Amino acid sequence: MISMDSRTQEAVDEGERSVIRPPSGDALDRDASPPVFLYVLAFFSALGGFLFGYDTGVVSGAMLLLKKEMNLSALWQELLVSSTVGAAALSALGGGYLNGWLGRRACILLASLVFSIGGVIMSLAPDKVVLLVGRVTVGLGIGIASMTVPVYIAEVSPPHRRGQLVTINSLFITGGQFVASVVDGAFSYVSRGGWRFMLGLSVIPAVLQFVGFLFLPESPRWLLQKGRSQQARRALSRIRGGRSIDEEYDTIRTSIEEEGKEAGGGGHVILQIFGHGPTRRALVVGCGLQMFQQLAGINTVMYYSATILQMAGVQDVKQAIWLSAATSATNFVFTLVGVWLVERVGRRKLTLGSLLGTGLSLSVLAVGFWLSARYSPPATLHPVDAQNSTCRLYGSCELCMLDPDCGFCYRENGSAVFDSSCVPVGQASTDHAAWGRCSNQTEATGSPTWAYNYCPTSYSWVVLTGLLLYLGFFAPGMGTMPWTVNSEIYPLWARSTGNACSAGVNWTCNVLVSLTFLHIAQYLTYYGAFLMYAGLVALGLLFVYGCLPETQGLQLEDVESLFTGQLCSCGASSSTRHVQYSRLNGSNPPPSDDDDDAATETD
Ligand SMILES: O[C@H]1[C@H](O)[C@@H](O)[C@H](O)[C@@H](O)[C@H]1O
Repeated sequence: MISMDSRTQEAVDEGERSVIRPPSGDALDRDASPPVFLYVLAFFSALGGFLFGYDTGVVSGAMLLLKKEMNLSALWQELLVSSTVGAAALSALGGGYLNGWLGRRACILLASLVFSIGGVIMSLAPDKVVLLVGRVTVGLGIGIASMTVPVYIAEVSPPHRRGQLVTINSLFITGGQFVASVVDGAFSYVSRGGWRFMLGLSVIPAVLQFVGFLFLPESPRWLLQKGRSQQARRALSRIRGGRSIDEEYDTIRTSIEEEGKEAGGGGHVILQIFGHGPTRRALVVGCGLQMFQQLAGINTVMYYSATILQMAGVQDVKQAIWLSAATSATNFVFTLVGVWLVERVGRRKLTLGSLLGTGLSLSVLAVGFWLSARYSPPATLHPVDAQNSTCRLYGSCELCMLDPDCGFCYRENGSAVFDSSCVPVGQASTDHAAWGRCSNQTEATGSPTWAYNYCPTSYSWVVLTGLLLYLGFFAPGMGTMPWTVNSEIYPLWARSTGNACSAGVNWTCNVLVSLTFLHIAQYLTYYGAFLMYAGLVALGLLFVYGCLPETQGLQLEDVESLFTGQLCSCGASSSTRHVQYSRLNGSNPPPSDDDDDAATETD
């Protein structure tokens, strides 16, 4: 495999059409630490990721209070949770157009403005309809931020730090989810109006980002694409802290001019992407990664962590909320591992390792749930049910738990369960039964325990181990790399649209997985559902093994060359196929699917 240093060597093959692009001054300058300003830029941009994590995470705790205060039906609860994710899916798609038209900086400013407005609406909402408007508004902000921020950071970063800096955005996403769970825990004690603080606090980082971005520059690459070369030069020089930028500037400008000719097919960008082999293949890889991220079930694992913890014996609701903050903290800490690893092992190995571990942990989770179901305590009492509900028909806790209308009421002596029955859940709250021994829950010793959505089991340690392993493996690779890789695989002319599509796929699959989990669990049981996710992860592993090339260390303008070969041929050649590829200004052939031979591949 060729080293980066030999990239100055000129290709001697046919027609001299291909040359190895000389590295920019910056690329050569690998050991020089990037100017502090770059970190300031990454920080203010990644606040968008923080808001993404905060606003998607905070709602579960807020809902516990809201459903009591506003007397919300199950439909309204579902609407308030999924409307944000649905709006994010739509605005991520629309964000592609805005990004190309207005630029990255304007889109980030717009997203933070929308976040602030949404936060204010939610915290002041007099009723559920206004609350819904607020949730949709923040969803619109999340969609735009989720696709713009990684692109912006990638475009301002030097190649050898790009992976790390973009991955910081993912760190902020999981950081936002963690802070949200702590805020949820803290305000869960404020039973009246606590949700206003939970939902409204997001205004602070949103305003901070808005003000910060008023003083930060636009992406030089976008400026150059729009022909604003003077502004681009000034922005790049500011971002590079006054270091010499001539070489880097010329490299970017030349590539953009070339790209402009390449993409010149006319028509909508998405049609151009479909018509241009390398970019089409990049889009398949980008969307595939985002799809498999969600199909690996991260959001069900996060969402059901409270249930999993209850199975592990944590029966107090407040304690369960705090322990799910520990789950988010684990997700956050392991994302930090991803930030540390990305420039050390590269994107491809990190993603492959992560998927392998995620699949195994899902299998551990499935085994844990299977053992719990297999040895699920039987219902020994069958009280007379005036309402004639289906609950009394279930012979074990497992069957009882899978019916959302029923819960398990039991007494315990050590780990032995006795005097157990399956009874209907309360109408107003799932915290107690509709009638009978468990309808009036007290902490008094000897009073029966009410288990809704979980079963007492002595195999909870297997499930807990699976949960920790899952987060440990998922967070550094699959949690981060889909966003990072998408920010770097498209040529500039297709970058906004490519990221919009792949972010749209992410959000759509997010909605799909969250909405279907309970139904799947009902049909396949919990262990069947987790086994299914493990199967999907196995497919993801094959996809990544075959299709994801290594983008580490390459100039953004060189990444396109990795997609000139057949789609999904990465595994067949070297795992880190480095293709150095560039065309001499003005001498490149028209783009086609067959322009592989214009690439100079070196192993
Ligand atoms: O990368 C993020 C991260 O892994 C989050 O924890 C998850 O909730 C999001 O859906 C995902 O896109």
